[in-house]
Amino acid sequence: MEEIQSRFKRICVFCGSSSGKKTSYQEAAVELGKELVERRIDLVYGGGSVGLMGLVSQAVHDGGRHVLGVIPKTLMPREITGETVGEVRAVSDMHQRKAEMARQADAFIALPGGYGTLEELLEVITWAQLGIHHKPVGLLNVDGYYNSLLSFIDKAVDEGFISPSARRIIISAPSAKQLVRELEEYVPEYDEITSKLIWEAERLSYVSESGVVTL
Ligand SMILES: C/C(=C\CNc1ncnc2c1ncn2[C@@H]1O[C@H](COP(=O)(O)O)[C@@H](O)[C@H]1O)CO
Repeated sequence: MEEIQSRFKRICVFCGSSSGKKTSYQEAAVELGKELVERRIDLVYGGGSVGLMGLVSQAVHDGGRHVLGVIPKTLMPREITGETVGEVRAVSDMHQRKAEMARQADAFIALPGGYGTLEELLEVITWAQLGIHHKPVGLLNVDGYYNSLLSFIDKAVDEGFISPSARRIIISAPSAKQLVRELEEYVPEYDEITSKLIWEAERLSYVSESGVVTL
């Protein structure tokens, strides 16, 4: 397999702790894992082997890339999350997990998933809107799974609740190859208001152990 050098060192993947009913969802998780391997990109994710999370992490691990699973202590028992491949980082709660996953990643991708995936995805979109980070956010819209969410977001733009520039934060594509290519080309927009905001990184817990803000 030909290896391509990416601008990303590590991508955070949000995805279902279930596998979904269509095999295309499971195939997309494996395809995304292989795409990361091909581009020599490491993975950070929510840890464990359940659902699509297990498929994407196994594919990245099998391809020889580093896998970092960030798990809150309460979710660590194997009967809840299953066995994690690669490195496991235990954190105290769900908030710390999201901050740690975001800090470790150069970009974000959401595969199909449920409430947990949506919550993680919308949070990194909101952080981008507020200028907390400028990392690309991708939606892998497998078999149109996210069409209704994208339609809803377009309605929110039409109704004046989301600005057109904030709408452009979300990069969506139907295949992993196309999505990663588009994320590689993404140029963040800086609007006047967010570029004036100075975030207290410590209060938002994005400070690494060394005290350096790395988001
Ligand atoms: C209690 C349930 C599953 C526990 N297993 C999980 N293990 C690890 N990470 C999880 C788990 N459940 C949710 N997550 C995080 O949310 C995303 C998936 O949530 P979804 O609701 O399945 O979309 C995933 O990215 C993880 O970070 C039963 O749910």
